[in-house]
Amino acid sequence: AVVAVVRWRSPLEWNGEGTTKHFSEIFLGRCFVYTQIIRPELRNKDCTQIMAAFKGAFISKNPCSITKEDYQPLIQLDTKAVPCNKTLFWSKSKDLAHQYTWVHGNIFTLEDTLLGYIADDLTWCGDPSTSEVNEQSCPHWKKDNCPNNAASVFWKVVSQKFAEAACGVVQVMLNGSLSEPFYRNSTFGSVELLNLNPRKVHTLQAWVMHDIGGATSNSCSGSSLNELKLIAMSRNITFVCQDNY
Ligand SMILES: Nc1nc2c(c(=O)[nH]1)N1CN2[C@@H]2O[C@H](COP(=O)(O)OP(=O)(O)OC[C@H]3O[C@@H]1[C@H](O)[C@@H]3O)[C@@H](O)[C@H]2O
Repeated sequence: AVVAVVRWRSPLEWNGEGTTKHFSEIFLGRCFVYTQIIRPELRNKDCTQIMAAFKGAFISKNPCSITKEDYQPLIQLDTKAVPCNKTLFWSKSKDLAHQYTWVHGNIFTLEDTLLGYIADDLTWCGDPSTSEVNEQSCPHWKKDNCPNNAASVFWKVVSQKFAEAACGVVQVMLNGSLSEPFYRNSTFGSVELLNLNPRKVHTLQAWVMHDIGGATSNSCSGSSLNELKLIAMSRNITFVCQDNY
């Protein structure tokens, strides 16, 4: 008889990094920096309540079956929308996008909103057996076949909301040093682009940036950007592309 060796997985042994150490202190610290210093008009926001709603989405729950609904109480608390014509999406160009908004000031990525600012670069997950975050490990979306983990669902939810709130001319920074600067199943391609409201957004402007010293090519005339153009046009959104804006 074949003996099936079933390795009992302790809930604390996933293939991904564990929750960021000092998660609660970082969360609260960033929340206060954002609401008291960066956006003082939000000084009345209750950071303790925001963190409780954030944790309520995943604490003591199966870390691979988090849903968009789990994050709704949190989303209700983040009401500030970005002004029209001031939204910047990005894909595989995070650092340059944030350098640009940091220098330029009057244009905003998701990181420049409250929830994006607080959660950026953090890892978090829980476990049904405890009311604490799991610092040992968190499910890896691929290695643990766990697409519905707390962080991936969070970014999908806030990315969708960010896109739905966008209006006027919106920008996306893409990486021209990749063979496919635009790809459909990126978060930009699968969530944000499809959740732009054509009644509010009339133009999508793509800035295709190439590595300095790397091979410059006019990616705007390539098939990848043409695919983006066709999707935008099919959604009644005018498409403009600029290489190395
Ligand atoms: N810290 C942030 N992470 C993410 C943001 C974001 O704004 N901040 N995301 C997604 N995201 C997570 O980044 C990787 C893919 O990036 P990457 O492959 O580089 O690009 P994506 O298009 O998938 O995502 C970037 C796009 O979605 C929002 C942001 O407003 C940008 O317009 C994937 O795990 C996403 O869940």
